[in-house]
Amino acid sequence: MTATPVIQAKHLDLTFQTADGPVHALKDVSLDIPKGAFVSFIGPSGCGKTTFLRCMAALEHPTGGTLTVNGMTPDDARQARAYGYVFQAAGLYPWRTIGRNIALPLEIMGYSKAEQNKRIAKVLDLVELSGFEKKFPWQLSGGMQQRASIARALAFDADLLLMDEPFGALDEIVRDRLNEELLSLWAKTQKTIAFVTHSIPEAVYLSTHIVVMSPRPGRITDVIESPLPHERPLDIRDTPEFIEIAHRVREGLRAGYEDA
Ligand SMILES: Nc1ncnc2c1ncn2[C@@H]1O[C@H](COP(=O)(O)OP(=O)(O)OP(=O)(O)O)[C@@H](O)[C@H]1O
Repeated sequence: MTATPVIQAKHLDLTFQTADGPVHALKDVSLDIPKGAFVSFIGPSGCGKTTFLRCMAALEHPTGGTLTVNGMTPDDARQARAYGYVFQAAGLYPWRTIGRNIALPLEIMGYSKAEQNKRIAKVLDLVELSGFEKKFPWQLSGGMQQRASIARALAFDADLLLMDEPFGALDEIVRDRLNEELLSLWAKTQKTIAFVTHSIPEAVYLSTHIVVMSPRPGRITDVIESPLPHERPLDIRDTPEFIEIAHRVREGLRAGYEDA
């Protein structure tokens, strides 16, 4: 028996109605994301990557097809706090300390102070920010702020993490370090991760599955299952296996343009 996929999209379609006419963002998108996978979405700007992630989070509603998250509708999954969401910008409240930023969703859900503190300590440890609880966001570097926003997304301990280009604004050295840390966090927590990126090396380095999308209307042109081992030092990027997968991603991106 195969387990229910964490995300299951079948013939998903989404057209936005705008003042300038309809915008066809997603077209016939079908995809299963198995439990424990690290899935990256890569494609040109405006191809619907964020829209697809927002559909999983019930922040957008498809106009066709079906989508389930942990076997539930996205709305039910949202109610059940079935996922954590990390945005492009860290989005921390500047007047709250790092600890109080992480506590905010827990406060809203009525968690006791003791439970809040326990969870804050646990997630700060997971993102290697122990000791920074009482600092304000502006006292942290951009990379540390993004780690704090990952900690906030982990606070509910949901099995699914949705990450929309979380490291896009960071310089390459910081990004490399956060990529390594994210892989180790993924290995430690065994979460399922859906991750949007523009970077081919980032997608290949992090993922078990790479989903290549075409220009608008966003369609899936290739799903690459990575043969790389789970244990990945950064210099794996210089190996022929890595370069071959990166090449296939690039080909998939090019094919998407040619078919458009
Ligand atoms: N709320 C909305 N109303 C109207 N159009 C929208 C809305 N949200 C997204 N779009 C349009 O849908 C298309 C897909 O947008 P989306 O942000 O999902 O792309 P993306 O692949 O994530 O892009 P990027 O890589 O630049 O972040 C774009 O053409 C965008 O302008």
